[in-house]
Amino acid sequence: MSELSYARYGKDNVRLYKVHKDQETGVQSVTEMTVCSLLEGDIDESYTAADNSPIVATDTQKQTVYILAKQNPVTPPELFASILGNHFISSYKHIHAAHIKITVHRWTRMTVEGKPHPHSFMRDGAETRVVEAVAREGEGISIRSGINGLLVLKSTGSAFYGFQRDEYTKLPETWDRILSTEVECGWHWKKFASLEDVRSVVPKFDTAWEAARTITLETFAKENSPSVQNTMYKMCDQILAAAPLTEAVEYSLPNKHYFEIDLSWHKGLKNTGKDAEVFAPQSDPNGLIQCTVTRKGKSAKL
Ligand SMILES: O=c1[nH]c(=O)c2[nH]c(=O)[nH]c2[nH]1
Repeated sequence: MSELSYARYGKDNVRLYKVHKDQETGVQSVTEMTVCSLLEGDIDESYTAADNSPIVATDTQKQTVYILAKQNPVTPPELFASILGNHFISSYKHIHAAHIKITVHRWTRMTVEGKPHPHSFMRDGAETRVVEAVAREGEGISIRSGINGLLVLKSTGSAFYGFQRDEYTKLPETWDRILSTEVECGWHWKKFASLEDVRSVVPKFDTAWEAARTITLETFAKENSPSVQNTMYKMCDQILAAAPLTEAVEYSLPNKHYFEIDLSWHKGLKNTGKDAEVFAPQSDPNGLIQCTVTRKGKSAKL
């Protein structure tokens, strides 16, 4: 009657904190992350025939995350995700692919009395660094890195005009608007042949993340944006140039609207056009603009 066409399973929301204590200086560094581990393989009987023998318990996957975090560096997250994925496919003959997702939360070192504090940190925003690695037997390791939840706003320096107008169009053209979005950005690395291949480029992961973040923020701030579409394309183009081992860059940007409020009904108060100062931030609906940009001549099969 029916057959299992796809299955994977594992542990989600494994929360992990690791501290590094520099014995000489007394300076401590911390990393906090949330890990999701999902395994694929010859596991069909566990679903179809109540045979639990192929199951690497989700609890075992969680314990493995803790043990490998103790035995290995957890940064950059691209390396730790690859170490985990490689462990699962090489430790269990019947597990053929491991999907590891890591979300790194911000703990930014505090500055106290003008100096970096040796062991105190603050959460300076909901932005996260994300990594999704897939280790597949015989096929190497694919990695997508990214930034999520980076909330930005500019109060001018953004326009939107020249778009299609027809009998459904109400939106006026504007040469000066507020632009705000919550950045979701990702970059796909060339396929890595092995864990050793990943290890050989380790410094490039932080460099690419820093470049993507700087390019996103500086392009957003400096550019006189003609549209979200064009601004995000320019960001992708620069990230591809800054990170030569990446093959594709993608953005997903909600357009978080701020509406003018006409207050002229109250004693003729001027609050529209060049007089607009008080706005109504909208939570929904929002525009949602997405794109993937690859190097010229390379197909976008991802
Ligand atoms: O940058 C924009 N792109 C759009 O596609 C769009 N549509 C819209 O109503 N406002 C905007 N802004």
